[in-house]
Amino acid sequence: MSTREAFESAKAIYEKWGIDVDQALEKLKQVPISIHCWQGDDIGGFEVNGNELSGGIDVTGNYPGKATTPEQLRSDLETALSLIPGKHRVNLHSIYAETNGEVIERDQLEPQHFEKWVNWAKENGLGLDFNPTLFSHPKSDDGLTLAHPDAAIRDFWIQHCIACRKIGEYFGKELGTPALTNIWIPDGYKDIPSDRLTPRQRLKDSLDRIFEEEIDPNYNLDSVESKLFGLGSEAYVVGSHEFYLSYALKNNKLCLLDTGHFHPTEAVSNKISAMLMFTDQLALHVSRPVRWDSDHVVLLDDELREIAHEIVRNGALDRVKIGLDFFDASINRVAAWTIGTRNMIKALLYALLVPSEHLKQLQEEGNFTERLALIEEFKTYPFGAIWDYYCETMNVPIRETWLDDIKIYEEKVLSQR
Ligand SMILES: C[C@H](O)[C@H](O)[C@@H](O)C(=O)CO
Ligand SMILES: [Mn+2]
Repeated sequence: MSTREAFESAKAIYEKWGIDVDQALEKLKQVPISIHCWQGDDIGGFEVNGNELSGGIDVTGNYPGKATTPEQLRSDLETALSLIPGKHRVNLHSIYAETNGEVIERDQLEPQHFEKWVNWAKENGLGLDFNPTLFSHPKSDDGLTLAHPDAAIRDFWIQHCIACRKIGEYFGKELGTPALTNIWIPDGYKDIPSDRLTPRQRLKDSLDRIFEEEIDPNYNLDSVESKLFGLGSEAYVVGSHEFYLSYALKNNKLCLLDTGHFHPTEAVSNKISAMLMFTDQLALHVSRPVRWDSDHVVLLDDELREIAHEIVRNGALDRVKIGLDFFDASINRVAAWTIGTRNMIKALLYALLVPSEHLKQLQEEGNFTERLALIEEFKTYPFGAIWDYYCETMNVPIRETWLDDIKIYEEKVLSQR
C-alpha cells in the first residue's frame, strides 16, 4: 500500500469522528517550533575567549562530530531541518556571536555580530529567537548574576541583557517575525539561605532596568524562565516559578516554563490552561528530565502528548511559543534534534486528531467511562499513516528512513571533523 492509500484509509477512520484531517495538517504546517542551536555543540558557543560550561547545567557524552565553527553548526542544523517537516525557528544564545576573532565582551554585543546568522535564516526561511548567556563566564563564577550583591557585576549583566534585547529586535526587523528573547539566570545557593528576599529584590530591580526601554512587540518579545534547582543551587533559586510568574503577569512579559524545571511529579501540561486565563501568551522549553533536569532528548511520551492536547484543545497554537531545550552528547547530535523535534510535531498532530469537543462533552456529562475508553482507544488509531503522509507531502523522509540521511552525513561530514 502506498503512503497515500494508507493515509486515505486512516483518514476515513478519523472522519467517522468528525475530524477534518486535511484541516489538521494545514494547521500543523503553520506551527513553528523553536529549535535550540545548542544541541549541536554541547552549549559551547564561539566566543573568542570562551569558557567552560557553567551555571549548574551539564552536557554528558562525547559522541564524535560536534560542531566547532558557526559554519559547521549551520550545516548540521540544515541537515536536521531537511528531516523535519514544516518551517521552523532557530534559537540562539549570545555565545554564538561571530566577532571575526575579536574579543567582544558580552555587554558590548551588537546586531552586527549576528549578521551571518540573520543572512542564513533569510536564505533558509527561518525565524530566530534569542537568549542572553548569563553563565560560562568569569563574572558568573560564583553562581550569581542579575541578583549579585556587587552592583558592578549586576550592571554588567544588565547591560548584556539590554544588548541582547536589541539583537532580538534586529532579528525581528530583518526576518519579519518577532524574536523571543528569553532570560534565564543561574542565580541561587547550594545551601539553605539566610535571606531569600534580598536577592529577589535585586533580581526584580535588574529586570526592571533591562525592560525599561519598550521594544515594539512586532520585533521582540521578552520571556523569563524559572527554575527549581541547579547543580550548586540545590537549596534556593532566586528566579523561582512564583517569582517569574508574578513578574511576567505584572509586567506583561511571557513566562517561560521549562518542562525540566519543576518537581518530578509536577506537570507543565497542567499549568498551561491555568496560565492562559491570565496571560495572552506563554512560552515553553520542552525538555525531558530523567531524575533531574537532565535535558534528555524529547520523547513522544504521555506528558508531551498532554502538553500538545492542552495547547490544541484550548485553541492556543498561536499563544504558546514552543521551544525545545535538550542536549545529549552521547548520540549523534543531528539525530537528537531530528528525534526531539519530530516528536514535538508528532505530539501536536496527535492532539489535532482527537475528537476534543466530544471528549469535553463527555466530561461535562460526567461520563468518565466513555472519556477514558475513547482516550485509550485513540492511542491505537492509525496515527502513523497520517504522520507518514504529512512527512511525504512536506518532502521529508517518512518513518525511520531519515536515519539513512543521518548515516550519510555522519560518514561524509561529522566523522571528518
Ligand atoms: C542553555 C539554555 O538557555 C538553558 O538550558 C536554560 O534554558 C535552562 O533550561 C537551564 O536549565
Ligand atoms: Mn530551558
